[in-house]
Amino acid sequence: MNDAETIRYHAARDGRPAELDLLDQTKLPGTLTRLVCTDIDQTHDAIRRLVVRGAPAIGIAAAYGVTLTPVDLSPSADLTEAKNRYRQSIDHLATSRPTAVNLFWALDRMRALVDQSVGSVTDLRDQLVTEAIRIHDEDRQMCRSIGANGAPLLARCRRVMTHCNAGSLATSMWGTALAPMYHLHEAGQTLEVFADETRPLLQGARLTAWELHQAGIPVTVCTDSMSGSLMREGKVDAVIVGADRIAANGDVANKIGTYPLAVLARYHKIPFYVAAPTNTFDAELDSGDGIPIEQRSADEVSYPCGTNAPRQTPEGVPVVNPAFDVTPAELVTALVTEKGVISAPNTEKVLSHLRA
Ligand SMILES: CSC[C@@H](O)[C@@H](O)C(=O)COP(=O)(O)O
Repeated sequence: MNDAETIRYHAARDGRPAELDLLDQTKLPGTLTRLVCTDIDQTHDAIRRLVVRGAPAIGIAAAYGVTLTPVDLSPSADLTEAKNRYRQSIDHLATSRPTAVNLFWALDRMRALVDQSVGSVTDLRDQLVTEAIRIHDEDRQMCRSIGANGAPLLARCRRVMTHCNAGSLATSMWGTALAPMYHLHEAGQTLEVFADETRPLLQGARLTAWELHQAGIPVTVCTDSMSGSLMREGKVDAVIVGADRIAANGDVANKIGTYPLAVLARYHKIPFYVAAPTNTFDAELDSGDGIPIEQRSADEVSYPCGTNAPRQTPEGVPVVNPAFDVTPAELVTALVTEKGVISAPNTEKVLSHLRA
């Protein structure tokens, strides 16, 4: 068994409850440890605290989380009561994080099953488990396809830059932004990667650097503020990032710091790519202006080494900590999905890509 697998699920068996078994990403890179959730509150907390994080992984974890709802499975069990319990769990998990639309997409799939179910409570529970496994399996396929579709865009690059972590830790395997790098690596072409450290929670320095290093892909960490000079020195051939939500016009919400990177890439005439599955698109939003941006605790900025270490901002000085920003579509060279590539995205192209 691979200890670094982001998400595992152990079905209920022999009187033991089902388990959602997560690689604890808050402990990486120092410690490889897992956190096992057996109820909804633990799952909600794991998503909120970023034990599991990254848009696709949040959706997969939440789908499995729904199956942890305690319901009466006896032959006389009341289906209506079970449905209400499942709906309460879905509603609660939907409050864990606001920006990644994959969370709501996955929960909507689970809710549809609850709404349609007419059999026994055991049938419904089994259908929910099957659906969560299907969401997980589909993600593996999406990662592979994004890798194949994005690889030609990076094939002539020697050095690429990425931000946050949009790799295997954020998905079921390979990731989105990192998938083309894994694809090329498997085909014998290895790119050098600059991983932006990604303040304040360091997903680039801690997670992207860790997983690429494990995979044998050369990776160098730079602080977020170094990106511009590296570009100016000609050391970056392309930038590729993931996304948490993409509006119908192609505006992209991703980890805070993505927007300035896109501005820098445009100034230096470097292509800026965004890789994401189609379930990261929110066709109901005309533009990125409507994307809810998660505001996280000021402590994440004031105590970069945790609240046991000294405070790094003066007491009494306010701190802002938006977890995401929005990059306007006009700065995006191309969007890469499991279906293909949308160059110079706009509403017409995005909607026809989603319909195809
Ligand atoms: C394939 S993951 C894409 C995005 O979810 C990723 O780039 C990102 O911003 C993750 O933010 P996080 O706060 O770590 O969940």
